[in-house]
Amino acid sequence: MGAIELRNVSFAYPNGHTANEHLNLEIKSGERVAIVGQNGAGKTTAVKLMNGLNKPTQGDVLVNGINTKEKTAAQISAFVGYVFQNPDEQIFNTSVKTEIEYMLHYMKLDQTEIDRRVERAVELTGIKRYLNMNPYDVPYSMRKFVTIAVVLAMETPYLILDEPTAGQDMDGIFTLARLMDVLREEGKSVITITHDMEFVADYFSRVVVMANKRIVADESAREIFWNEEWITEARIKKPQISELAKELGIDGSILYRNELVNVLAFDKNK
Ligand SMILES: Nc1ncnc2c1ncn2[C@@H]1O[C@H](COP(=O)(O)OP(=O)(O)OP(=O)(O)O)[C@@H](O)[C@H]1O
Repeated sequence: MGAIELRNVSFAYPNGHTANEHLNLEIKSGERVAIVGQNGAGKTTAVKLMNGLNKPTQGDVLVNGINTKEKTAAQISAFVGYVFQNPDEQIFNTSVKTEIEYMLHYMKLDQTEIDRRVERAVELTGIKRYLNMNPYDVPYSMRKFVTIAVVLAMETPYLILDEPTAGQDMDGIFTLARLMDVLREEGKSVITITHDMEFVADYFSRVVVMANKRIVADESAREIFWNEEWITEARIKKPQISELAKELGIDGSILYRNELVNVLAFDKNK
């Protein structure tokens, strides 16, 4: 079984700014991990280390045993797909279909395989009706799904989503949840950077917290959201249900609505 491993990794940008310090992390294939933390904590820099866009200035990043320093970003991207935070930074073709097909042609796949992958990616992301449109004419929330489809079609064992819920309504979030479930069934990993703590609580059991260039915690969602020290250090919010439970002075590390309802119903019946 493969893994992405960060071994004592630090990274400084060419201007000398150090964005990551001494990161140690292992994400096994099939795992689903959320990365959270304040703006500028170094989350995007860290995931770009995972897909070879950034190379460590210290330490090593291994993807399924391959050291990213020994490969180009294009070679590593065959294993680790990365969906940019801003879709407009990723899109460069004039139709959704050609955008999704571009990398598949680069990978020299035959047309039957390309058609199969496009159909699957389009179905999973719900963008069929936009297929022949210019990506820039697609509404912003769906444009994000265009870029997700591009990376899904590459069928990498690891998929990184940078802020996937930004600008999404409930339908968009359900589409994301469904596609993450399909990837889990296929044994693929999803690594997500997000500021959306409801999304974290609902769909991620493992949460990595970053603050000031470092990883400060790597625990279950429940451990993270009920640890005031990590919450304060990383300046993250609790999910609303946890916040409410805390304000009501309820013990029990509440994370979900049904847990709060059960406690309140029990108290009422006492
Ligand atoms: N190309 C760059 N050159 C120099 N510094 C950079 C560059 N890109 C990012 N930084 C800096 O590195 C630090 C970490 O940035 P990064 O984007 O990794 O943070 P982040 O945790 O993903 O933040 P956000 O939640 O706002 O996306 C920030 O101080 C940022 O300004």
